[in-house]
Amino acid sequence: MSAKQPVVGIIGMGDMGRMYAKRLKAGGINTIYVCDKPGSYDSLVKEFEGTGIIPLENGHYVSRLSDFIIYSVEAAALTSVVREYGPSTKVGSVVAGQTSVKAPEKEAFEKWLPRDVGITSVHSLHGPTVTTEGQPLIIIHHRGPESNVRMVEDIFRSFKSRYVHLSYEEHDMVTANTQAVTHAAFLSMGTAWRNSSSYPWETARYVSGVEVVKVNITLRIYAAKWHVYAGLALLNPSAQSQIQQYSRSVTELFKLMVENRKEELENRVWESREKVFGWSKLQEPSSSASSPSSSSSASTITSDLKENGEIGKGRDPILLSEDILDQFSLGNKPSTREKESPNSHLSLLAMVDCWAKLGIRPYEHLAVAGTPVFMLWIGVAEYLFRSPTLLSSAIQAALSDRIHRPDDVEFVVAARGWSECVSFGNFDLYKKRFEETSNFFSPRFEEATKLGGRMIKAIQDMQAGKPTAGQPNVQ
Ligand SMILES: NC(=O)C1=CN([C@@H]2O[C@H](COP(=O)(O)OP(=O)(O)OC[C@H]3O[C@@H](n4cnc5c(N)ncnc54)[C@H](OP(=O)(O)O)[C@@H]3O)[C@@H](O)[C@H]2O)C=CC1
Ligand SMILES: O=C(O)C(=O)Cc1ccc(O)cc1
Repeated sequence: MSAKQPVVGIIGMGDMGRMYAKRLKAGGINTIYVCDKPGSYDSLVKEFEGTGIIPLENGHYVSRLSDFIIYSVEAAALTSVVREYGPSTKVGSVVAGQTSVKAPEKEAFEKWLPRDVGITSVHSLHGPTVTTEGQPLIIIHHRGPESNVRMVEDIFRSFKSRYVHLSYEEHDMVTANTQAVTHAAFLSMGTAWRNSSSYPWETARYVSGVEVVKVNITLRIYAAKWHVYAGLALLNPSAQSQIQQYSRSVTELFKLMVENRKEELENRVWESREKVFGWSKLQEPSSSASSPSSSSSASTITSDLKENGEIGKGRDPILLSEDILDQFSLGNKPSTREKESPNSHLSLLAMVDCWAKLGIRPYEHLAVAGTPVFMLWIGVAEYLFRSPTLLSSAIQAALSDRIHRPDDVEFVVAARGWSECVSFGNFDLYKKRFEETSNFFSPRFEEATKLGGRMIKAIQDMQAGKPTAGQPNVQ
């Protein structure tokens, strides 16, 4: 960066704040002021001694000294934190928030920041242990001169992230589409396993192929902080209805299964396949086929972004390979005979049904603002839906298999429970639900996080055409 570079301030030194401070420093930003709650000042001073990152006692000091200030606090705390420190913001500076959900951030910034301060917000669409390189970094220019956008882009240049320019409203629509229902599916899988007191890696049903993704991502989510998921589910205006649709899809498909309404179940699954992926019934796309088509009604955000030239560019299919996935299993690979037990894949049938009902075009949203978790989830859905043989056998298993039926019952109960929890809008309830399951899985978190990181890296490398070294994706 040039000699007259901006001073960066970070309020909130949790996982993301720390990651930003270290990466920005390593990327050549000379002056970075940081703070957490005042009680953490002494430990921050010790931790950052000799790094060149400068801890201050509170957000007033950070705000008055910095040209670009990033609030990196819990979504539910953001309003009160901005109310407290916002009035101290340096004249002419630019403010951003790392918050995963932007509706409350927009309101808080408009209300509590002085008028002479610009708002150009950001959101890295990945967790703190994933490399920033190649990942989407959303930039939301809301208030102030256009030159502020260039400043923000320059500050983050060393991240080598892919800049995506959206409005506050577009951000919340895209992230609801990519994150809210995806998290609901994984949270429900975890709750279902916990309620049936079974560790998935201990049963042959969940240790190979696409099941490995289900297990690793579920554990990755439960190993992370509950408030990140609570914030985007409870505070994103579009999230609640989407999560409800997912639970409706799960329940309705399950009723068709247990009532043995074969034709209705088949029609519904094949129609959702065509609507979401654009493949007509029994058509098996060739492996080189590029992005599945956007055949029918697109969601509002899709068409808005298309006008902005952001999407519609298409995206290659993910083409997960069983061989790669098997390397990242938490359990022992079963014998072929055990592996052959068919699965209804209710969580996936319902996901594609839900996308179809909501008019969500997963590949298009992935191309704009996909997270690693979303990419893998689409990859798993694509794997099942791509092959008419596999999909037919999942439908058949849904109607007649009894081995997975208890898991499916638990899954229905869990999906409805999460949907109800989100509809109450209560953070304490969400936390309690989340922690019950997270405590159940916690003995495997360390291993699962490393393994999941390697799995994400291997699949991203595979997508980028790089050899899969399987090295950890953690810093
Ligand atoms: N983790 C992730 O994967 C991602 C998170 N985000 C978003 O980034 C934000 C931060 O998340 P993350 O870093 O994971 O969460 P953390 O809980 O790790 O960090 C938040 C930090 O903010 C601190 N804080 C709270 N109030 C204040 C205050 N008044 N002054 C200074 N610091 C304060 C918290 O302290 P205390 O712990 O004492 O409350 C905590 O250390 C969230 O809005 C999240 O949604 C965005 C992308 C990815
Ligand atoms: O990829 C996901 O969905 C994650 O779970 C990681 C994550 C969490 C919160 C964000 O705001 C962005 C990314």
